[in-house]
Amino acid sequence: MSSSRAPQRVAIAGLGAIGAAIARELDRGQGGLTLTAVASGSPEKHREFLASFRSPPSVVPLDQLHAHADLVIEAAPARLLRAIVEPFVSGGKTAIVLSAAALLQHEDLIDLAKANGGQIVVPTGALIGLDAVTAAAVGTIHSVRMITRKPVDGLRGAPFIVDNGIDIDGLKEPLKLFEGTAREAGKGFPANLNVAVALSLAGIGPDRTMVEIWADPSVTRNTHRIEVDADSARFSMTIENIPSDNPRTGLITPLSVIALLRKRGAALRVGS
Ligand SMILES: NC(=O)C1=CN([C@@H]2O[C@H](COP(=O)(O)OP(=O)(O)OC[C@H]3O[C@@H](n4cnc5c(N)ncnc54)[C@H](O)[C@@H]3O)[C@@H](O)[C@H]2O)C=CC1
Ligand SMILES: O=C([O-])CC(=O)C(=O)O
Repeated sequence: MSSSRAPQRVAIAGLGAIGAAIARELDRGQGGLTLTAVASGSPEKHREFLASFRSPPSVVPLDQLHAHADLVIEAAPARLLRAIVEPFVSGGKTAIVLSAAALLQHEDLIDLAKANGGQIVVPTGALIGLDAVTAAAVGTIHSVRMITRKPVDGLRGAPFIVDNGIDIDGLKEPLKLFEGTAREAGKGFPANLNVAVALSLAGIGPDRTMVEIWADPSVTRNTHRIEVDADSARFSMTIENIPSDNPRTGLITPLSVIALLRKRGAALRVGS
């Protein structure tokens, strides 16, 4: 599955809903990739989990991960993005970034990767269709729109809701919370709308990608619909994500990262 071009040593920063699932899959064996190190916010909590691994990784602080791996998977709170990504990309290594919204506050990391031969990879994550969006972006995309509907649990605590004093707990009907650009959505909902920023980076950027966010007591899944109009095609797609242990995060998110890792250096790659 892997080739000599693929990094072999993988680190994971954050063992929450996403990181723990990826760690478990890597330990099962993924085409020669080895999970060498993890950083956890609560190492005690994960001691038993990691001890059950066939090959338990080292547990090290965030700022030491780069000494153990060629590639890091950032699956931690957004505020830690720079501490995780900078040592890897400045050393010419790869960082797979889940906290995509935080990238907009640290765009210089992209320049740092460029200057040092590193790479930042934003996976499709909880979204759908980024292959088609990147293909359409080779031509001209006229518009990109995303409509997100989440159960209240998937939105509670977002800065936009708190700062505006919006009460979503007693909702009986869907409530449109926000309409604006992906950049603004990333600021107002940093732990809930990474997908909007990922979509914008794949297509026409955070200032032209338009986003609607609904708190919807009638849905049980985190639902994202994207609508794209381009000179090559018009398409719309919807994904209904089953929430994971973290109600903000869809179960498919870690699977997207595993799929991405499997593609690296594979003899057969499907999808752009
Ligand atoms: N791009 C995408 O499609 C998606 C991105 N996300 C984002 O991915 C990130 C991770 O999401 P989840 O796993 O659901 O979050 P989570 O809250 O379940 O897990 C985060 C983990 O980071 C750990 N952590 C805290 N401080 C740490 C430190 N100093 N060192 C190491 N670990 C530390 C916490 O203990 C926790 O286990 C979040 O920023 C989230 O918003 C989530 C869903 C989809
Ligand atoms: O983008 C995010 O942060 C999470 C999300 O919407 C989902 O998992 O459906």
